Amino acid sequence: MRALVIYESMFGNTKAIAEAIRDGLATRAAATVINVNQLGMDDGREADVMVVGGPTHVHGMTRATTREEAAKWADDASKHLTLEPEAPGRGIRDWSDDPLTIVSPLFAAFATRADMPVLLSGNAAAQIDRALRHRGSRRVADAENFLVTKDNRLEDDELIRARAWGEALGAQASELLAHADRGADEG
Ligand SMILES: Cc1cc2nc3c(=O)[nH]c(=O)nc-3n(C[C@H](O)[C@H](O)[C@H](O)COP(=O)(O)O)c2cc1C
Repeated sequence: MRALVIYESMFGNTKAIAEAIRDGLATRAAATVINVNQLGMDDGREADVMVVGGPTHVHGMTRATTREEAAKWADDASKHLTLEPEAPGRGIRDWSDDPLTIVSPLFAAFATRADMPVLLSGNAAAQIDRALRHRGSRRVADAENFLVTKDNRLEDDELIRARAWGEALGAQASELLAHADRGADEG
């Protein structure tokens, strides 16, 4: 099984989560992680499962305007934030809207968001989930959120949770693929 984790990240938190998910998946699959801005046209072609995530901005997936706002936050020395070198460019919304985007047969979605009730924070993970289902991919597991503090740092133990989530995803995806293979053999 081949798994590809695709992420966007302004300040590095979603990147760290994506890498921890990759580590968990790697216990079950050949797993790689890549920023959405580094993804080549053919990179997704071989993947059995894509795990796709980004930060929550203004209650949903990022847009060019919110990414510009994030860059301004990083320019403000008092916030102690560093803009990811790979941040400039497109986001997951642009990637999933692109008709040329290749999606794998299976997927799972995740996001990072502020540690507050979801009614207040919004839910980019649910939007990513919906976008991939609309592209015809099958969901392996419910969309998951990983939390940051009001200062945009990951809450304690979120990396551990992300790794465990990746491992569980790997197990679930393997089972679905084995089931599909058995079905094909029997048919
Ligand atoms: C312009 C902007 C808007 C944001 N809006 C929200 C929001 O509506 N809800 C929320 O939970 N977090 C919001 N956040 C916080 C981000 O979710 C947080 O910065 C992100 O998860 C950090 O991930 P990153 O380091 O990968 O960019 C916003 C951040 C920025 C920069």
